[in-house]
Amino acid sequence: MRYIATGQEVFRIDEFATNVIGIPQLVLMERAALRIAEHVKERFPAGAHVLIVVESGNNGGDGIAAGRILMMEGYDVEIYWVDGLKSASTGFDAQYAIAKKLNMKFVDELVNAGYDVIIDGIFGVGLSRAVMGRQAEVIKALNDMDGYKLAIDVPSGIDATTGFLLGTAFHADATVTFGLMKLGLLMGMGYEYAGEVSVVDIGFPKQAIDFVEPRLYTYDPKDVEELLPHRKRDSHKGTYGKVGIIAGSKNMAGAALFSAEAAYRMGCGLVRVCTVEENREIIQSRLPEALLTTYKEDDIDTMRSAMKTVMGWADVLVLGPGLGTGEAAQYLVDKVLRSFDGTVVLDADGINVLSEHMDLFETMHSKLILTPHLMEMSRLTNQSVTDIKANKYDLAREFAKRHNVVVALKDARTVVSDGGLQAYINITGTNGMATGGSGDVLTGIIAGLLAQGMDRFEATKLGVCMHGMAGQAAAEEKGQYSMIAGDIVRSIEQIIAKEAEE
Ligand SMILES: NC(=O)C1=CN([C@@H]2O[C@H](COP(=O)(O)OP(=O)(O)OC[C@H]3O[C@@H](n4cnc5c(N)ncnc54)[C@H](O)[C@@H]3O)[C@@H](O)[C@H]2O)[C@@H](O)CC1
Ligand SMILES: [K+]
Repeated sequence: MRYIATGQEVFRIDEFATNVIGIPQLVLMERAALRIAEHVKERFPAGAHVLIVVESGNNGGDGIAAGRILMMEGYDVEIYWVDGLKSASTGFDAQYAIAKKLNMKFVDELVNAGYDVIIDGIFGVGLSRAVMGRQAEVIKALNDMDGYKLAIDVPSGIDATTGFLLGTAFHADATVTFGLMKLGLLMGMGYEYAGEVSVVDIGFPKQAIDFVEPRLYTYDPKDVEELLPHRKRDSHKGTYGKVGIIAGSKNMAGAALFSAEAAYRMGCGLVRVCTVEENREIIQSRLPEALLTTYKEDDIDTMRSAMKTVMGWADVLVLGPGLGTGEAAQYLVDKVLRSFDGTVVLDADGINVLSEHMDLFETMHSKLILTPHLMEMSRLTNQSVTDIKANKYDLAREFAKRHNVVVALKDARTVVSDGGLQAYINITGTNGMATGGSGDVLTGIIAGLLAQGMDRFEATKLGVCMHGMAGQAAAEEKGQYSMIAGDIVRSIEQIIAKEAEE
């Protein structure tokens, strides 16, 4: 698990480290500068022509200090100070004074002098408003120059919390960011402008990070091994739980298939698909491993008896994919949520039905996991997609808390909340996953984990993470354009580490 910090959180961590613990600011700055210099040294030999562009804040102080280190190691360093701020930070002043005494080369004009490396030390996490005037002109000129572009901490012009472009921003090939990953480097334009991001340690003590307790965290692929439910030698199919999948309507068998196969691939013991009679043949021929219960949409008795069977049998249910929103779907959602007291992963049409019957939250017995995408969240909350996008963390948390559910709000960066202060933000996945059926696969993955005994919140977070990893594996094989949901299902086996098997 690792934290993803907002700009404000980083600021508070800095403050705690320097003011409360007493680590001198210049010590942190020197370590930051060393890491920047290392990044350059790993890629360019001594003698390379390096331009460092700075403003008078601490980000600029890091820049000058990095320039000093590189100069001492034989690099041809020039510094351009934009000098557009009313006052300079003490860190910057100190670095500037040292640079002057060492006769470092400051250039008066920004010219395209064939630099090998261009380092951006204009603004870091201190950026608080749109970049304009002189600084904006400089950033634009730098973006037009050739050379390897490296941003210190955050590309200038990117909001470290939201990833929004504030006016204009430095378009980096790489960003070396200090202490913790910043949320704004993962989202929106920040993700595009940051290039390849490396998070480097500069000595923020653990106490400072624990004190601030950042709100968001994520899993890395290496966490997956540890988090996966371990399999015992002495086991049988009942050990790994039973997943019921209530999904698919006429001509919509795929949703049930993707979800069912994903649950099996995640390692659950048995899957029963509960769907319309018309889907019988395709399910049996495509996934003979699944048990099957069918009903007729125009015959309530068959639906009632199918629900009785699946609810009496399953440990965990998936409800909604490809279900439609007509009377039959409304009956099924109402029936299941009122009677089934296990965990239900509610997705797609299931969510759409629920958003028309919000009173169900008062009477339901199921423990719910909701996996809405932005449009579905908009229906659930009556808020615009734009507002939801800008406020994902707060909205997911509020909703989860109010209704006592777990929410996975799906987006390029899915957020998972159980209503508690800390939420999970997902960083796996690829845009190739924006393909029909991809969400159905996620429901099956989560249900498969639940069936093996994981708790609601844990299963949802790990499921979202692994879904993204499977998507990446599928994209590697088939390409972003051509990959389809079936490829994601087929990639699950690749990402379940052998180590998870005892
Ligand atoms: N505080 C610490 O403990 C450390 C900070 N470090 C560096 O310090 C950076 C943060 O430094 P600062 O807080 O000095 O801020 P920055 O250097 O990011 O920005 C400088 C100043 O610009 C002003 N400003 C903000 N937006 C502006 C705009 N649009 N137009 C014009 N002026 C604007 C603000 O007054 C801000 O303080 C980090 O990103 C990192 O690079 C590192 O030295 C490591 C240690
Ligand atoms: K910067």
